[in-house]
Amino acid sequence: MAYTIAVAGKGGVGKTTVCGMMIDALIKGGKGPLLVVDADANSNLNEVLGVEAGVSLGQIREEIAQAELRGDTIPKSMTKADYAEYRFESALAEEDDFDMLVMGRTQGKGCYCYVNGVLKTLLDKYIGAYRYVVIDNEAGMEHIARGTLPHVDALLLVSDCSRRGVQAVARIAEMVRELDLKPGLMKLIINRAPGGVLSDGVREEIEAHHLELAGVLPQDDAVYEADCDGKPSSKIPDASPVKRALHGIMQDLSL
Ligand SMILES: Nc1ncnc2c1ncn2[C@@H]1O[C@H](COP(=O)(O)OP(=O)(O)OP(=O)(O)O)[C@@H](O)[C@H]1O
Repeated sequence: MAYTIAVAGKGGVGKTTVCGMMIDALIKGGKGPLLVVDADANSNLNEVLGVEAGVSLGQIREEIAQAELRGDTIPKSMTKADYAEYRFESALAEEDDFDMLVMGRTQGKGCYCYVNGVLKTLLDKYIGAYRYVVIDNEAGMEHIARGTLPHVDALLLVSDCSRRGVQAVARIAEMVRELDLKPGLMKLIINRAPGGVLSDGVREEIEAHHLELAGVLPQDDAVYEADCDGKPSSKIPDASPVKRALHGIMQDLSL
């Protein structure tokens, strides 16, 4: 069974960047085969990893729904279910170092239920082929909360270095506890800390919410520069402070 790492946090805290750098480290550590799931509708994990965006499950769902309305497109030789399965399987993009699934957004009035169901079927079918699965989640963690994933071994909550950021991530932690999701481990990563140092206030907030701190990542100009140059931030040099700090955290977590 693959070891599943889910990364979550509110928008803008650097969760996708952290996810991308973690994937880069797993690849370099020879930890493949690796499945990457972009489950955040607002995310740009493909850009952080430096690959083209593939077609998303949400897009395929929409195409099939539209084709049904028009009464065409589904080949006569196939049932709708077979066609849907074939199309969804084609959404699994095979990159050089990992495979990637993009959930995408749901359009119109659609909810995620159907796409979640498809993802669950695909994961159940293929998860055994991977050593690691890394999932970039949206803040509400709908895909986890709805039981799309068979299980989560490590849930890494990412927060910026502020009291309010920690309060926001504590609400996600509370939801995880209420839903009884039982990840093997749930830990907090503080990102973009000036100089990699936590203020006393933030430390107090972490303790007050009984969050377990995995480590602190510094604000790093290399990430900013990669962003400005349109380069994948997961590929900044391994010697950069944020990557060194992340590698330390991963080592502590035995990843
Ligand atoms: N350690 C860091 N040092 C400097 N800049 C960072 C760092 N981490 C992230 N950033 C920058 O912060 C911004 C937000 O990062 P990112 O897109 O990864 O956040 P996110 O939490 O995934 O947001 P969203 O949920 O909206 O996709 C980006 O411009 C990114 O380059």
